[in-house]
Amino acid sequence: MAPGPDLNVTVAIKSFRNGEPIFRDFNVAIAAGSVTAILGPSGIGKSTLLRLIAGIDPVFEGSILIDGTQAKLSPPPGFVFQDPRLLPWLTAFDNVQTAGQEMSGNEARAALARTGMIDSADLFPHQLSGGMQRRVALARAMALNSGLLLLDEPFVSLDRELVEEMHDVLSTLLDQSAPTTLLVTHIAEDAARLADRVLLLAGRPATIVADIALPTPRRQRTASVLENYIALIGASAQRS
Ligand SMILES: Nc1ncnc2c1ncn2[C@@H]1O[C@H](COP(=O)(O)OP(=O)(O)OP(=O)(O)O)[C@@H](O)[C@H]1O
Repeated sequence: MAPGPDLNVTVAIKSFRNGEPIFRDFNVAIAAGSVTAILGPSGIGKSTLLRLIAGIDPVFEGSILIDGTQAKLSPPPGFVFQDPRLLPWLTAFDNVQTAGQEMSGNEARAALARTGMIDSADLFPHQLSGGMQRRVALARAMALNSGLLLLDEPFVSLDRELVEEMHDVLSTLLDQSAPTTLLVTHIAEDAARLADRVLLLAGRPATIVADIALPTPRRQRTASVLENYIALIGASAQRS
């Protein structure tokens, strides 16, 4: 995956079916190559924000700029959804390769190798465990190589051991390739392990009520650093 672009998000207004706006005058700048966790209560608009950035939902007033270029003119971001969304009739390899129109077999294989899934390239989704399916979904997102990675609760419904395994896989990928990453999660520990910035959303319309820097490099986060980060995020969430 190419090193990430910077991202400028301006949502003048976003609402659904003339309802109360989910976002109004919402602005955020995301640094190139950074990992930003987005936390906030259920229904606040976290997934909506990712969908606006990805262009999956184009119905809003505002602009999404990727390295200064309108998102719709930029390569599509890698997107990992809450469920792996693999096509059941395709192998792991084909699920990755068909994600990009011009993706070569070598690129697809390299992406599978980086998430530890190369030995399962010829298996179909029903032959893969939940954790393996997530790894293929991550490989597919990384293989798109746009430098922008959007992760919407990518660890939901995985047991703790698998979540830790995914944290390790993702940490390595983030350190190797430095994609600009937005990670939507409701778990402070995911943010403490992976992110270097945490945005807490609250209210309707949603606003950023806390913008927290997590400066220690991922690989140097000891148990006590993680504990402090989790406490910091928790305290900010309680104040908001
Ligand atoms: N397609 C849609 N049509 C109508 N309302 C929607 C649609 N998608 C989302 N909403 C509403 O927009 C609000 C924000 O939803 P969103 O899924 O972005 O929240 P979230 O913060 O990601 O929640 P969760 O943590 O539960 O996934 C919610 O009130 C939701 O009901």
